[in-house]
Amino acid sequence: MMGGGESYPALEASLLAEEAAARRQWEKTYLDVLGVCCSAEVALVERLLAPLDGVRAVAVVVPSRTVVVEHDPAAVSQSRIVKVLNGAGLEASVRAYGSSGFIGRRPSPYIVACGALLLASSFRWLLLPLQWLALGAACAGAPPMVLRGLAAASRLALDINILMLIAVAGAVALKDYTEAGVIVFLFTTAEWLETLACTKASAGMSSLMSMIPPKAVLAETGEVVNVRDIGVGVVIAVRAGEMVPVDGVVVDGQSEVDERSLTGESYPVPKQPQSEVWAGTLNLDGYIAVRTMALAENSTVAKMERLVEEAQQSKSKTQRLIDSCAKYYTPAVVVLGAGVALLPPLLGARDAERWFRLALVLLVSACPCALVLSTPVATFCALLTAARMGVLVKGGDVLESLGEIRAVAFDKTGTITRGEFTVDMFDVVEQKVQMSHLLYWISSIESKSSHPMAAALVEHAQSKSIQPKPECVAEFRILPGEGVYGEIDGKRIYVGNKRVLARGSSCQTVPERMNGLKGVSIGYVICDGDLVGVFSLSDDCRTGAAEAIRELASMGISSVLLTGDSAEAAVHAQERLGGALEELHSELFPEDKVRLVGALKARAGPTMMVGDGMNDAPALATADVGVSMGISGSAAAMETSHATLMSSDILRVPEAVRLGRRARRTIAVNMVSSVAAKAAVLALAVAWRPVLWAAVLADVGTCLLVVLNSMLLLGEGRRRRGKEEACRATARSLEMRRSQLAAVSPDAATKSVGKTGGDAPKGCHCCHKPSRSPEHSVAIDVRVDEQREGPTAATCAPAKKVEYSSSCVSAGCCSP
Ligand SMILES: Nc1ncnc2c1ncn2[C@@H]1O[C@H](COP(=O)(O)OP(=O)(O)OP(=O)(O)O)[C@@H](O)[C@H]1O
Ligand SMILES: [Mg+2]
Ligand SMILES: [Zn+2]
Repeated sequence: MMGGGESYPALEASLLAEEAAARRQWEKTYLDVLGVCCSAEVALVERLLAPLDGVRAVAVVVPSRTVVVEHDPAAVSQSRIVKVLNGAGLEASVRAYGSSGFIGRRPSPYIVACGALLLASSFRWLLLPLQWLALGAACAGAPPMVLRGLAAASRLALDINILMLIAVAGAVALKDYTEAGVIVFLFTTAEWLETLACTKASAGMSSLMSMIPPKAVLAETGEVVNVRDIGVGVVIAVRAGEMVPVDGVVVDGQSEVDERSLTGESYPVPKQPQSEVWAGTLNLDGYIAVRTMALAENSTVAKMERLVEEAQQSKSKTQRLIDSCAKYYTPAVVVLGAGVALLPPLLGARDAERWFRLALVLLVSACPCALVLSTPVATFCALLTAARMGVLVKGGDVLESLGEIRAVAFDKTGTITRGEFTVDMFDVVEQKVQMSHLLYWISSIESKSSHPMAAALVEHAQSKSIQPKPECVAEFRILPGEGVYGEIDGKRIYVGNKRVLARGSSCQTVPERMNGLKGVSIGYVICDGDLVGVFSLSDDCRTGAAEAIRELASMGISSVLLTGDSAEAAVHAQERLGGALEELHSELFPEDKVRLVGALKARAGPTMMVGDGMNDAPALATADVGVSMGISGSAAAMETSHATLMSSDILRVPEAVRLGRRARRTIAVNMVSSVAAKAAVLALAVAWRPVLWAAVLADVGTCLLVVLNSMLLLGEGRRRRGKEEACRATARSLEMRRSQLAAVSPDAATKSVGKTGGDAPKGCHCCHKPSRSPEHSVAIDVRVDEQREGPTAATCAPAKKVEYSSSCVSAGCCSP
């Protein structure tokens, strides 16, 4: 096309087209399309919409019967798209912003008419002409089937509608009008029921998609603007009870924010100036001004939406297998059906009608609808459940791999531990430099690093009234697995573990008192080849880490630790976990982690790697399933990983594996039962007699069963929440006590029952017993959960109630 001989007018035209494309404003429209019943219609929808001028992309989500069209509203309007789809009988309607999907919950008039006529025809034993009403029933219910069938036939495709119409025509040809009516009625009713069942799944999906409010308020002027028009660095106002519209940093005000929509965990996270807030989270109780950090379309929740959407479209291994078979399968069945109907009579078989019926049964049974649905619906429901519990899984493939995991490798810092270091000791060696100089150098250099240790060191300096000056650092380098290097005030400074000691200094003797230290990470400061400072940092294990590892073990999954930190720190973590880990590997470089994950894969089988992305992104990519921690974790990790824990609750790891296993089982059950039902009907037809309506019932019935069975996956995770519920009643009385105390003396309230995000008192709040596990005392905090029904209620003042953390319940001191 772009050969040298291209004439100027053609070039001009293509340039014009390009220019027009650049001027376009792309917009996404979500449509509920009830006529999408199985993958067969996907190609039809694409063929109908893709040629329209102004349509850039079409995506069909079969399980929720959603079609997402990216189009230029100026060139092709929403109503035009709807009209095109409805022209093919697809029953499309535009989904209103934030609405939960299907409006058509009542059966269509076609179904009602079909059913009524069929019922009336059953009185034909009273009056013979009534039998014609059955034919009427078939005609009354058929129009949507005919429209869709015609649309499919026009592109030479064979779909379920055509198969059913052939069966109906066959029954009419055999003068069996009741059978014809019953087939139409069964088919249309089952489709309607399926739609109803899908409503729930679809509601879940749109609740995920409509979390961002469409408007935002500018802090300076109070002007209400469209979220899409807000740039980066604009300050917006978010009042109590409102959703945060764009990702940003708090610049003014204080509040507590519920991040459940992102993390799956509903407890308020305190926010003050400098805190990050995310679009789609709910501002509970204070006014905050937020400086935006991203465009609305690049906010975390928008990315999450896109991922879930893509995940539904990306096909899993099983699904691809089925699809590739379906291509050869349908034509083969048609040929076989024709053969069964025609060959025996031609060869002189007596019972031609029986063979004809048998051929019809074969055709109907051949519809792979249930088999084709068995994977995507289950995958969809499982992905949705995962997203709701705060685990973002990138696709069906990952979900299937999750169910196969045999080993898990955990990163230490920021994964098993909180990644919130405290400085236990910070000293100048032999008075070589002044403490204030040392603090100034280190904090300035470390303020350029994003390692969790760096933050602790900067904070330590600030607590000694020394402010870091990153602009004074001349050269800065990160030494992976070792530490950092920087030049400041003409001094060449290394900060890091004992590897930098070997690198930067001639003397390698470690101060005596550093040897006896247990369970801490030791750091060294080298200035111009001389050891001038030492420090030690400690970090606590995350709540639930031990429990998560034990749970994995109970599922037959072994856990290992991979850390860049020292062996002592690794052993200390193992002690805190009660020896739950099977192997410890310490002092690793990033490439060592990759190698060890590879070895684990070879030895134990499918392997998961859980990390925070500081130095472990390559290992995450190597693992069969790489799981990154937290929305605030490194962006690289979120990109390379296969799944992301939106909260840092490590207990979600075994939960996700369990969900993966359940999804695999559900898919297997779906496939086996859909094939078995068909086999049974065929066996019945061959052995006894071909019953056409039984074949239709088996077909639509298994479709329905597959959908319902898959939807059981939506309930996963609810059990855990049930446990938390048990603690709520007690907790509520606690909240009352807190407010009573607060009325008397605010100090006493904080001290006696603890404050969210503050220091937790030792012992359990519920039962006031001393805690049973060391973890438990750390875990206890009061969680506030506001009741709301969807995003609309967010504008009302939230009603507060209190619940306990799951670890509190699982520690067993407050079970009902
Ligand atoms: N910015 C830094 N300041 C001081 N020391 C550092 C810094 N970065 C790394 N180090 C030192 O290098 C070691 C290895 O770092 P690395 O990032 O590979 O592992 P890690 O994140 O500490 O542990 P894990 O691999 O479990 O996450 C750290 O334990 C620390 O001693
Ligand atoms: Mg790390
Ligand atoms: Zn308790």
